[in-house]
Amino acid sequence: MANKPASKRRQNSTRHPGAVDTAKGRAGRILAQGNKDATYETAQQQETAVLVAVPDKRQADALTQEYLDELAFLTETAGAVVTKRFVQRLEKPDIRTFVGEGKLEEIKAYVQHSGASMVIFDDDLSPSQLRNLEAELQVKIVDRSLLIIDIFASRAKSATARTQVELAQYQYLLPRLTGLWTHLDKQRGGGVSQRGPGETEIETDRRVVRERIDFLKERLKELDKQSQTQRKSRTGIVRVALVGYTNVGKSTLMNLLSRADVFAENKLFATVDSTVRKVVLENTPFLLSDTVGFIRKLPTRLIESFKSTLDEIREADLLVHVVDIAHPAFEDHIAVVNDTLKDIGAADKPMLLVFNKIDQYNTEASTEPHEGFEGMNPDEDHVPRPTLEQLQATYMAKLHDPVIFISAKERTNIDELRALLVRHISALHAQRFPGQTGAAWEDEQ
Ligand SMILES: Nc1nc2c(ncn2[C@@H]2O[C@H](COP(=O)(O)OP(=O)(O)OP(=O)(O)O)[C@@H](O)[C@H]2O)c(=O)[nH]1
Ligand SMILES: [Mg+2]
Repeated sequence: MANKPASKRRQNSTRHPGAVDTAKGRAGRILAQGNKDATYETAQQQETAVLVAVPDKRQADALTQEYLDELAFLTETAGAVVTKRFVQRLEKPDIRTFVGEGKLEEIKAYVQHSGASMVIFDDDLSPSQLRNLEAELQVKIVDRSLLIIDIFASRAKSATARTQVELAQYQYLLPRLTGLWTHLDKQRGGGVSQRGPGETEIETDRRVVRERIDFLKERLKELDKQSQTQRKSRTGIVRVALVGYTNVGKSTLMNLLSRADVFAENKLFATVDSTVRKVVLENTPFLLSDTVGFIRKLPTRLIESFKSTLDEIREADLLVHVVDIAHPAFEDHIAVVNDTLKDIGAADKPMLLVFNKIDQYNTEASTEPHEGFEGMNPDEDHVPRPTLEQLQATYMAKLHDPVIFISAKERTNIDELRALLVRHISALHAQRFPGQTGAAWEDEQ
C-alpha cells in the first residue's frame, strides 16, 4: 500500500498475509530476515478495499457518512480503491469480531464475490478481533491506526519523522505478534513449513521488536537533543505554528506567507515533517512552522511517537489554527484540533483562527446518496448552511480569539491576514523581549 514500489513491498512480506506487512514497513524487513521461510508474497496490483464502520446507535447518519468519507479519503491516500462500505449500528462493537455475526456474513459474501483485497475498519481493533476477523474473512484486515501509520510511513522524510514512524509501527506490531502468527498455524494446518512459528520463534521476534523499540527511543532522544540545540539558537524571536486538521491548507498558507516550497496536495497528511521558515512581515521577523495535521481518533501512540514534531507546537508563542470552512464537518474538526492541543499540553497559547477555502464554501450541503447507507436518509436533518457573513459574525461573537476568513488559493484577505499577524506578533515580541525591537534581532543574526 501507500505508494511503495512493488519491489519494496515484496521485501516486507512475511509468512503473514495480513495487516502486519503493511504495519511494519521498515520493521517488516527486520522480522523477515529472521523468518526466511516466508511463504506469503504480497504482490499487489491495485488494491481494493471494503470499509466498515460501527457507529454508536445515537450517531446521526450524516455524521456517520462524513466519517466514512474521511476513511475513504485516507484509504485513497494510502493507495487503495474503495469498492464498498458497510455500516452497522451497535450499542457497542462485538468483542470477538467487532461487527455482529449477520453483518460479518454479509461482508464475507461480498469479499468472496468481489475479490476485495482488504477490509478497513474505522476504529482500532483489539489483537484478538484482528485475528478472528482475519480467520473469518481471509483477507488483509486494516484498522484505523494501521492505515494512518501506513500513510505516515509513506510520507516521512526527515530522520526524525522516519524514526518516529518506525517506532509507531513497532509499537503497533508488538502486542499483535503472538495472535497473528499462532492463528495462522491453526488455520493453515502448519502450512508449507508444517509447523507454524513456535513460542520460541515468537519470543525471539518479540525480543527483536522490543530491542528495536528501545533503540528507536534512544535515537529519538539524540535527535531531540540536536533539535533542542537548534531551537535554543532561535531565542529572541517570536515563534508561530500553523496547526489544524489535515488537508485544511496549512502548507499552502506556509508557502504563501514564507515563499517556501512546502509540499501541499489534496491528500491527507501531505505533511509529516515539520518545516520552519523565517518570515519578515513589515519589518517584523518571526519563525513560522508548518506542522503535521490532526485527525479524529489519531492513535495516541502516534501522537506520543511524534513528540519531537509536536514540540514545534508546544514551544510556539502563537498558534495559527487553520480551518477548512468548506468542509461539512469543520466544527467537528475544530473540536478535534482543540482536544489534541489539550492532549499535547498546548491548549492555553494565544491563537488566531483562520477560516480557509472560503472560495469553496457553499451554503448548500451535498445531497448525493452514499453507498452503505441503504435504508438511511442522511439528509433527513438537512438544513441550509449559514452564509459566510453569518458564520463570521457567530464566530467573532463566540470566540475570544481573533478570527479571519480567507482563501489561500485565491489570495483573498491575505493582506488582512498578514496585518493581523504583524499586530499580534509585534505585541508578543514586545511582551516576550521587552526593550528589543524586531530589527535588533535582525542585526544579531
Ligand atoms: N479551494 C481551495 N483549496 C485550497 C485552499 N487552500 C489550500 N487548498 C487546497 O487544499 C489541499 C490541501 O492543502 P495543504 O496545504 O496540503 O493542506 P495541509 O493542511 O498542509 O494538509 P496536511 O499536510 O495533509 O495536513 C490542496 O489541494 C490545496 O491546494 C483554498 O483556499 N481554497
Ligand atoms: Mg501540509
